[in-house]
Amino acid sequence: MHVLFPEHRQRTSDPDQRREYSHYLARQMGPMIHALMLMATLAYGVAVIASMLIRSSPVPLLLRLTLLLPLLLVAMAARHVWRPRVLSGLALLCVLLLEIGINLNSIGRLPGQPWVMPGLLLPVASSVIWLGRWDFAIAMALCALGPLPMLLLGAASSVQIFQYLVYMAIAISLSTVLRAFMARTLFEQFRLERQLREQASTDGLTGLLLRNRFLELGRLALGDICRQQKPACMLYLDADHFKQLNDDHGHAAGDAALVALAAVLRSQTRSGDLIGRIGGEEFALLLPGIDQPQADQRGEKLRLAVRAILRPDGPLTVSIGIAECRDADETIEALLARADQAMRQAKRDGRDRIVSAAQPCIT
Ligand SMILES: Nc1nc2c(ncn2[C@@H]2O[C@H](COP(=O)(O)OP(=O)(O)OP(=O)(O)O)[C@@H](O)[C@H]2O)c(=O)[nH]1
Repeated sequence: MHVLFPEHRQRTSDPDQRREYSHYLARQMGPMIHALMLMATLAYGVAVIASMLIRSSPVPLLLRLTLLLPLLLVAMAARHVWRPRVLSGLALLCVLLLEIGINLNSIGRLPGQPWVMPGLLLPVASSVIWLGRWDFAIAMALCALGPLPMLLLGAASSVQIFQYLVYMAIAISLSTVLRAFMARTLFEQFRLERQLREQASTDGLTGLLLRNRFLELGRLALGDICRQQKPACMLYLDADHFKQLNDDHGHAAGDAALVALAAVLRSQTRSGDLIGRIGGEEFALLLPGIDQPQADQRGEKLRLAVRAILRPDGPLTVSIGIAECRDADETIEALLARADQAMRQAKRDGRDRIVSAAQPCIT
């Protein structure tokens, strides 16, 4: 089980990653599933018309061709769907419709048909097997069981049923092996892409968001806060006399202080807060749902917590600027700039303190 479904072992521990992976698969496989559905619909139409050349069927041609409409609708719907569950549901529905068609066409025992028509199922059924273990199991079960009514009601000989079983056993074993190796490759690709994205948006030293990513996420968060008409505050922190620490005790001591500072920031944040490393020894926190007095309290708690970090020459201190967003039109950049200005004022006032920004003029 572990060998055949390697991604299962790696995914189960992190539900977010699992959700992200199934969306990734749906994005990667969506266009292929749509194309295979269209091809299967076309192949079904061709098979029905071609079967007329072999022998007339007791089921009217129009009734057999009617299935083309739902098949086409399902294929068209798949083009606009990116949700993994819906996508695999549509693909399995397509397999089911094809099976109805195959069984309808087999009424009247058309010679040779039992070996040809089930072949229509395989492309669409095999297209969903990458999506998940259950999609795989259902698709294989549909492939194996779907054509059985045609064989049993059509009074196939025991030799024909034996041939069918061998044919299905080979098809399902092959799909299982292919799925195992493809799933491993797809998961590895997904993992590497995710790792690259994370590396590009987080700071290697502190693990905090880099400036661009902080602004990007902050912009989205600020939009949500404005829509809900809630307050929000930006804190801008800058470590004091950091150059002196580097110059006197080396960059390793400076790096250790930055890591400790980031750990304090993380320990003081609540769910929904955003923390970013904006520059060398500058950090920003976006606190949604927090007004100015509450932000002043949070800032003061932070300032005191940072003082517990000891550098070789004394406690590490920070200057903090706080800006509250009261204007729904204020951008994340403007809010950050006001918090930065307030932080500079804190530096001018003697450092190791908090200064609140003036409100912007609302015209
Ligand atoms: N060790 C280390 N130092 C860094 C890093 N990034 C920036 N710095 C240093 O941080 C120092 C910032 O110095 P300044 O901008 O002069 O500020 P400061 O010495 O803290 O003085 P004030 O901000 O006015 O209190 C510079 O010496 C940078 O080299 C880093 O990742 N690691």
